[in-house]
Amino acid sequence: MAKDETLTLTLTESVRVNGSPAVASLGADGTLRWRSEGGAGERCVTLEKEVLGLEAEGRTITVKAFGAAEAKVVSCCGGGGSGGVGRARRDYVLEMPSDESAARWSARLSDRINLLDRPKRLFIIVNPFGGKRCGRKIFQTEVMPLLEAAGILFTMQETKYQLHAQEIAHSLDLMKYDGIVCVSGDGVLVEVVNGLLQREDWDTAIKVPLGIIPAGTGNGMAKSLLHSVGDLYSVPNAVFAIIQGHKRSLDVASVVQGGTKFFSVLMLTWGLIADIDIESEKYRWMGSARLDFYSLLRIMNLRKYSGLVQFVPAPGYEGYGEPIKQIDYHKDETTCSQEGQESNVEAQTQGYPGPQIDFQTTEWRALDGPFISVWINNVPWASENVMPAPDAKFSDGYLDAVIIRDCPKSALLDLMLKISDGSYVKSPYVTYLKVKAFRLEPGRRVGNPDKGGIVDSDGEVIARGDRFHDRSQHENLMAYGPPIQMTVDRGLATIFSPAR
Ligand SMILES: Nc1ncnc2c1ncn2[C@@H]1O[C@H](COP(=O)(O)OP(=O)(O)OP(=O)(O)O)[C@@H](O)[C@H]1O
Repeated sequence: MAKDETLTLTLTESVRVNGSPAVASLGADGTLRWRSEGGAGERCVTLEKEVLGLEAEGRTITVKAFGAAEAKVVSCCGGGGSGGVGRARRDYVLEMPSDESAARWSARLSDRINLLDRPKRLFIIVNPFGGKRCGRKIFQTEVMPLLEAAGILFTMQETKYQLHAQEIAHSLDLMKYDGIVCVSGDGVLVEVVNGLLQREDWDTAIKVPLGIIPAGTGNGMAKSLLHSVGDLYSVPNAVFAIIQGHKRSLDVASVVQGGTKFFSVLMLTWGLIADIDIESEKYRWMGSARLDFYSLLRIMNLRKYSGLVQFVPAPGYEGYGEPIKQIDYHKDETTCSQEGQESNVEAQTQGYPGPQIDFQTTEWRALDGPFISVWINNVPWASENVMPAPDAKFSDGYLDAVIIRDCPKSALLDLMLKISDGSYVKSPYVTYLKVKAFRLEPGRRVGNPDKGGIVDSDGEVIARGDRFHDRSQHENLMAYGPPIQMTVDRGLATIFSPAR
């Protein structure tokens, strides 16, 4: 009988499970059930949703499970894993009555797991300095044991300096791995995307599945992935999602100014949020209170910035802003070079050129300042408790723009309190739209033209408008003032994602 046919047959056997006599069956749906002879209820685990791996030795088969704290009673079988509840590691040791039945069961269980297309070899990048500097510990105590139980081979490398992850992704022999996993914040993941897209073989390299295990300050991608399926946000759940091997496509945004380009998978922000994110760094000693404290300070002393935003609206959002004439690209590029603002990144001669969109024939629209905040998002969550873009989708080919132009301070305070569940976007002071492309011309602070703002992409400052920083552009990737353009390539990257 062909292997595929045998998989549809149910195996039934009198065995011992964790020392107790039981009748066990392995069904065509990949569910292992057993009923103890002692009369305790029937229990089950589904291989796809709750099992990491197997270990067979002689007549003993150990099923390494990671599901609800105890194997479910059969009435909830098929309900699909533990949803929003926590999972726990648990071994079920099956003692088979004969060598022959042990071999048959072991082969059948392995065949079923092999059908699941799970990764077998992973390259893991750990940032030991991200967030609370727990990356190494998280890897050793929470990631490694689960990977080992799943029988996944891995190579681990710690990052030693900024942009190290980008270098690694740029030169890694991708044929050796089924995925690259970052144990870090979002910054390292973004570096990996950039490293892959700068390769000569970028078009195949960017298809390598990426994984993220939250170990930084900003863990927006991990939160977005887990929350999208109603899974609890936790390191073990993020690891299990990678082990299970489900993947989804992920939009990649190209952020371009003149000849300078980099790639973003999370967000770009300018104005209030960027100021809070970056300037509050000096209050790090306050711990997590620093963001609340500095948000309050910034709202009390509210800044507005002049500037211009232009966008290509997604279908259904054509009513936002005012129509504008065609954009003069030559003028923008000249602006950059005339001001002598060389980037610290060479204009790319190889690698991904960015999405091929004919902007000359595209209808752009514009919104004028002054602006309190401009926030462009690729995924719903910016960190584990900040949800700027509740409607953002991983691969819809659009960015979700959230713009606040005028807003009383009391209403702004209320908005900030509602940012953790995304409900702030319902406020009449918030303009929320989906765009295919976006251009930002960040201007000076209203009432204080000596000062500019900060443009922050995926947690890194890319342009800064302080007088001091204007003179030392080498510090930042891009210049403050000339247009910064974002365009999206739909589903360009692939990311391990928990099963729905
Ligand atoms: N060994 C290292 N020393 C200094 N910087 C590093 C090192 N490894 C990685 N980095 C840099 O740390 C930055 C942030 O990393 P990561 O994404 O892990 O955390 P984050 O949550 O985004 O930020 P952070 O926790 O630093 O606020 C990245 O820009 C990365 O280049």
